[in-house]
Amino acid sequence: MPETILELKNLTKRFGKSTAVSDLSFSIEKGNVYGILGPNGSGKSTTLGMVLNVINVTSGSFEWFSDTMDTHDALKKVGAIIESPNFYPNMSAKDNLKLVCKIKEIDEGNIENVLKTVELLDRQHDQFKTYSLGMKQRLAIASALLNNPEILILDEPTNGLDPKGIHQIREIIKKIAHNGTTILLASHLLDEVEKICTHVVVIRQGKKLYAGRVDEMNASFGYIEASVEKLDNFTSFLDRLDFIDKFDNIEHDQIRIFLNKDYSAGEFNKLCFEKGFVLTHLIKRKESLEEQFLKLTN
Ligand SMILES: Nc1ncnc2c1ncn2[C@@H]1O[C@H](COP(=O)(O)OP(=O)(O)OP(=O)(O)O)[C@@H](O)[C@H]1O
Repeated sequence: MPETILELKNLTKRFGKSTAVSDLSFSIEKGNVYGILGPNGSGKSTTLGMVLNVINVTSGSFEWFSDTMDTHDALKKVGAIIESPNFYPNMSAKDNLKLVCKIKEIDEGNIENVLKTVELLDRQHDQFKTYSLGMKQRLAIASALLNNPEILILDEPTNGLDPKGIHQIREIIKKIAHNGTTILLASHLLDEVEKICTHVVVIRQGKKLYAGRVDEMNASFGYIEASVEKLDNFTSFLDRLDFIDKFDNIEHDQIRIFLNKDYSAGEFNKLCFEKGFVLTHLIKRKESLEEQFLKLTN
């Protein structure tokens, strides 16, 4: 049985008349890396805020660790970064982390370990103000890891970073996940979710459009692009085929046919020819994750 870390049940948040999160349900199982993927303003931060008890829920509920403890205790097992990192500029990274330990009443014994995880051990004595944006973000991750959380929650972890900084953060997140920490991150970047996450919840305007494995999101049967000399009878012929989900006209004589099961271009060509349709163009393609994401969010 997978161990459930967090379950959202019809979670809803309204700000006045506008609904930021609407009837959102999904579960987070131990050991996976989840991405909440959606465009700006789709309700990702609001969702994280609710489960972290910093935003009041309008309706619905959430349950940490299968309701085995109250939210206050549960959140002690959660590491989260939902705002931009805030540390004392004149203090070293290490001293900043020591202070976090004092405030949160956690043992200082983990400091070296977390600095190593985020690759800041050699810069631990430097003042925070000398850090690059990427290093600041890595220190924030280190800080969130101090209490050995069961789950690490990150809101747009690579926002504002340069390509090298983005790569470093992504590698560190993968390393943390590899060591067994469950991860939940919010991102508007499809490639980020594709690169880091095992599972994805796609949301738009606060509503869930898809939840499942990232690799299964990519498992569509693809589509065939075909042209025939005379379109007229061809579309009514397509209408009768059970392996076709739908089709659309992309150019005057070119049709894009979405498949609902595995069907090869060769088989399709043969069938068309037998029915008297000579194809002048035929190609089978698979939709990229990006195309599917755009289709979902459009
Ligand atoms: N305190 C608030 N008062 C009123 N409206 C709010 C408040 N916080 C968020 N919203 C609205 O709720 C919706 C969802 O915002 P949210 O920040 O959760 O989205 P997001 O997906 O995290 O986007 P972004 O990546 O831009 O932060 C938006 O329309 C936003 O304007």
